[in-house]
Amino acid sequence: MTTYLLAGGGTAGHVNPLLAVADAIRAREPDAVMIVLGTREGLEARLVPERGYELIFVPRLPFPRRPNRAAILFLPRFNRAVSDLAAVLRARKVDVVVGFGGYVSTPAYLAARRAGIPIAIHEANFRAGLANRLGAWLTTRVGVVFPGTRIRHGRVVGMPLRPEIQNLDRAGVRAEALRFFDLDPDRPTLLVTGGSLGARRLNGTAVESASALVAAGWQVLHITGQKSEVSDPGIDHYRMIEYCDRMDLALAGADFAVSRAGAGTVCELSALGIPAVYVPYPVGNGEQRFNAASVVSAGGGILIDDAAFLPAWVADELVPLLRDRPRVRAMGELAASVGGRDGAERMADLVGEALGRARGGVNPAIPGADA
Ligand SMILES: CC(=O)N[C@H]1[C@@H](OP(=O)(O)OP(=O)(O)OC[C@H]2O[C@@H](n3ccc(=O)[nH]c3=O)[C@H](O)[C@@H]2O)O[C@H](CO)[C@@H](O)[C@@H]1O
Repeated sequence: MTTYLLAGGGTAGHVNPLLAVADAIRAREPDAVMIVLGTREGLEARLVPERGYELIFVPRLPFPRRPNRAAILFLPRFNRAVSDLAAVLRARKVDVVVGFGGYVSTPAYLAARRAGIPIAIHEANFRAGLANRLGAWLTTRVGVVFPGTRIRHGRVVGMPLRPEIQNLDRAGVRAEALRFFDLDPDRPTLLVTGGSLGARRLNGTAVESASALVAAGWQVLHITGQKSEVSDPGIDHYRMIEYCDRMDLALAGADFAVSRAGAGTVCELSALGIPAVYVPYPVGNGEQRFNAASVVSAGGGILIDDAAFLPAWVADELVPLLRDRPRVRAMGELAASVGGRDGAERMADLVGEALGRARGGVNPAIPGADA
């Protein structure tokens, strides 16, 4: 019996690949003990127990950015978190730590190192985050999604997709999925999603463009994100929801998407052959746009800046595109050509390698990917 500790959390984009890998390992080893490490504040606090996995917490300890009281207290607190965690790893006889990046992962990597436990890492974003770049000094098992991601030992395993998305038969369940959302199975459907957090620009422009989209013969499933301030236009063929717990059904119903470029959403849309307009989140160092780069250059998506995603753009560019059904279908095929569905299995193989089991199904290291 093997005990796995999976560390990751924050937004759904960070939790879902972790759940997908946990599901893939559990399918192979029904008696595996699975412990998830997260924070109380992240979405994992709801999503992990719902999936039936044990969740334990570390305090949320972001790296200090300014010299203040919190910065002085950071090191002792962080050290304490690492020691406590190393003790948990020993007490629970954890065999391997699998980290997905973010605040939670750094103490997990260091505690694993202290307790002499092997580590495997998954990096979902094109631009690798700090926690994983640090962690990659402590292991050679580093799975990435995008060829070209620069991180030590990175090799492409793809995005772990939850089983209900990995095995989704879109055509088979499309009608039922649209009825689930109270939508018309006979209309083409535009999915609008700002990722797990929502996106103000997408919400505003989608609502203002509602009539034009419906007049083009489409219907809209608009996921606004929680606490969004946008109000429902209240017209026929336009359905607004805050957060969608059945993303598999939303994706089954979608013929086109307007989306942020979070790594998870980009990979789910591509894997299922859903073409999209990607509007990357405009802050940070613009890393979201890199997540969409491969599907966009394959012709399966269009990239547009947040500031340019306005109702006039929808009227002049998106509506004519949506009216051109053969073009929409062709874009879907091009999206599917870059999207893989076996990321969870390939990452589970990599975790197996970290445990010293036989290698299989994983690409060799990407030449030149070492930072
Ligand atoms: C602002 C921010 O920090 N964004 C990051 C965050 O995005 P975010 O959390 O939005 O993540 P992604 O786009 O990667 O994934 C969203 C996930 O949530 C699911 N979903 C979404 C909406 C919903 O109503 N229901 C639902 O289940 C989607 O199916 C998908 O699995 O993590 C991503 C993965 O590290 C990063 O690439 C993003 O840059």
